[in-house]
Amino acid sequence: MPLSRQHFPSNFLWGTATASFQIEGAAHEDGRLPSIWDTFCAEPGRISDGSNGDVACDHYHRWEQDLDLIQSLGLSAYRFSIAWPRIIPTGTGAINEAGLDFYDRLVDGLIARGIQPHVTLYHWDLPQTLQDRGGWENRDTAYAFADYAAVVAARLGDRVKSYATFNEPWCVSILSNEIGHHAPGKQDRKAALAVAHHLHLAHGLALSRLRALNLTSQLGIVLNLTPAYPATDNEADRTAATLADGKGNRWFLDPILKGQYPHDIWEHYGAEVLPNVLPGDLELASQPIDFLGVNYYSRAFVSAGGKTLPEGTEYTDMGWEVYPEGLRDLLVRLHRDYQLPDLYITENGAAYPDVVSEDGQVHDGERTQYLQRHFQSALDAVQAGVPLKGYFVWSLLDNFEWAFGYSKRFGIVHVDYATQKRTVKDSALWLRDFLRVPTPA
Ligand SMILES: OC[C@@H]1[C@@H](O)[C@H](O)[C@@H](O)c2nc(CNc3ccccc3)cn21
Repeated sequence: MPLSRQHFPSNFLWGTATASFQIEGAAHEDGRLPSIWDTFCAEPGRISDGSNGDVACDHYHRWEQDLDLIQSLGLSAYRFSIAWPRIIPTGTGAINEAGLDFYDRLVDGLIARGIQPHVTLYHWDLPQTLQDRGGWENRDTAYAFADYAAVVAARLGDRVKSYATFNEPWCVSILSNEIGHHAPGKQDRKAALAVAHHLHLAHGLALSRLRALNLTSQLGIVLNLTPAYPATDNEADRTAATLADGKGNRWFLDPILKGQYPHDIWEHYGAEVLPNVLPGDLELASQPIDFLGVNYYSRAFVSAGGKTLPEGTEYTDMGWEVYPEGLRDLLVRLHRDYQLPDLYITENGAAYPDVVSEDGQVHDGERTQYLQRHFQSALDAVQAGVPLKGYFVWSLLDNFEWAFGYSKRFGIVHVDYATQKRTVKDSALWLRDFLRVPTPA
């Protein structure tokens, strides 16, 4: 019997996901002020196609049509992020009611369609005014975030099924401040580790504020986790893989789930670049969470000697290896090494160079295969006893893919940016059929 949702627990949650800056557009509407990504897009050379988020998928004006699409596919959950620059446009102080109103309507629209709202409070669009004051390098920003989080949750309440504080602290800290590919585009390891610590602190501060609201919503965080595989069994490769796992995964998992930074990586970094951890910070950061969101896309194949993957390896349009087994391995490892709350795969998906064919359809067979294989891997993890409770496909729509602009398409729905026409791709039609439970005769 081909893989179907009936192989999964009957209450397994199936959803799709987006993020505010990537889909909303309306960058200068209803009181929104610039984020660090608006600034980053305006810096020549930062975005491969020179684009920005001014219009994106125009979701700010087309959200009802987009929610209808989610409903038409039979998905029961939608993960989306709130734009801080719409809610408190200068980062601290005055609340922009029009911004809150938009998400209020969105949440009610989801509920009216029988779709669970799942909110990410921060998916990278920091108000520029806070960056002007040091951004996440400044410990004060953690407190500003907690205030912002409380404003959102006070308005949306427990209509929202879950609140995640952050999407991918690794991206916000390392990718954005050490590697420099994302906003604000710094290349400074000390800065990046200070950012990471302030995100961990902010997560804890916000959790305390949200808990105080006595919501029934689940509270958690979303981490991008990449299992590291040594290219060979030699010591150099195994050591390199352990280092990659420590820097990419454990530096973020351990403060949240164990209340400490991993000792091996703390020593590896050295005193020059280590963050200033104040008493109580890690106790705040490691407060119990109701769920951990895991964003999985691929594995890291780690070679100290420059060994590469073999001929015939499959890659997505991002150049990421297609490696579904890595999802099961990752989840089983998490279950072995950590005291876990409920797990959700909060992002999994693939970019392919999709085109609308002459028949008006998008025949994205590779994406369907990618999803099928990762669903199977998720099922393997469930059957291995991992407390995996749901899966969100990244992404509902083709959208602004950060430094790649609109050149990479992750959607299960195609967007023609010239006309804003949505076209449901074959992968979405497959997903709809996968989700359909046959009605008893
Ligand atoms: O790149 C696809 C998505 C992106 O559109 C989402 O906004 C973001 O949450 C997201 N995270 C990853 C995995 N982490 C990552 C690794 C390297 C570069 C960028 C993201 C992939 N994606």
